[in-house]
Amino acid sequence: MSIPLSIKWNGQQLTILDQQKLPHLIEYVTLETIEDVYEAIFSLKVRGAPAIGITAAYGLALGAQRHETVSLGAFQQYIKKDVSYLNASRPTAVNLAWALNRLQDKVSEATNVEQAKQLLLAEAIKIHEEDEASCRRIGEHALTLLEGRTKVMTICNAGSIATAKYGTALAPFHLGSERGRHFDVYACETRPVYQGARLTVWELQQSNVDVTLITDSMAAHTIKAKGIEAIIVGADRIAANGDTANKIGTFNLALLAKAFNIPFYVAAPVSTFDLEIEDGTAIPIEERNPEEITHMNGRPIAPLGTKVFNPAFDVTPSQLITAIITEKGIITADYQKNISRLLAASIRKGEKI
Ligand SMILES: CSC[C@H]1O[C@H](OP(=O)(O)O)[C@H](O)[C@@H]1O
Repeated sequence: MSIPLSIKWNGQQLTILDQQKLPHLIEYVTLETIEDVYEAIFSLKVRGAPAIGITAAYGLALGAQRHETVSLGAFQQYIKKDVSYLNASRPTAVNLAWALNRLQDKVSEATNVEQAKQLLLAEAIKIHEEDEASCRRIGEHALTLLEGRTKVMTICNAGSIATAKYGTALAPFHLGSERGRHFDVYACETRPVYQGARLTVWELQQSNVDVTLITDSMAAHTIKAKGIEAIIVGADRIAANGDTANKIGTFNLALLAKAFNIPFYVAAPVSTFDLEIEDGTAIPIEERNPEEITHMNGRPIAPLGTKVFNPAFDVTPSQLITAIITEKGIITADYQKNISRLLAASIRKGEKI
């Protein structure tokens, strides 16, 4: 049994697991430049909100190494430009902007360029390490909520390879397997990029977790026929009122959970909260290449020139969410009040959020 990792920093080099090649090829690629990092995020070689943030942080630190100026002011301008560049790689996961802003803030603590470069890398490593600890805590909290429930459905891949380790929605299954706790996980294939079929099935099999693959359209029938007891998903951005953006198809599952009266859990680190926005209507929804839908393995499956709508995410209203599981605890409605209360308590303790 081994919990797969998608991001490795060996002190000099950043390597990522090329998630576009999974499950048939396990290939790590080295990202040497900020451009390499941008392309890896844009093309989903690395994907998953926390993993995108961690990789972008290393990308900013790598890019900074190449800025040859002794002027701190000029360096800060270079970093500002690099932050905008990396932020443009994908719009929905707030973890990307959160990580880049955290590094940019560190630069203002430096008194010279060399120190600034060291601070950037040190902060990227900290974000990487913190995320692994956060995901483990999310898994612990999720295990308490799933007590007595075995059959659980999920969508996309909110797993170890979407984070530093363990994952968010999949964290309880990895931890459960380590402890001999049996789960029967039903993974939606997650068209059009198939993160469920290609990534979640593969990842859970590495941990000897019992996983069954279904098509997205089978969700309602499976909940009924198999007696699904809970649904747990990841998140890309959570608004101040708890409205949650996640992979397209998540909203469908939340509606089904309501209809079948089973709990619908969102699992995410607090770096996924975006208190700048009141509700889900302000969350930018990435629209991707139409050929993700019209083609399969490069061959057209729809008439050429077919009109396509390809949103990569949807927004689940907080009213449909039973609880949001974070590393700092479990949040239930009233989300507006309880999210700000939880974050305020963390800030009082001097924790980075
Ligand atoms: C813990 S991963 C969060 C989130 O990111 C995934 O999207 P993508 O595969 O497009 O990066 C999916 O929405 C996961 O739930």
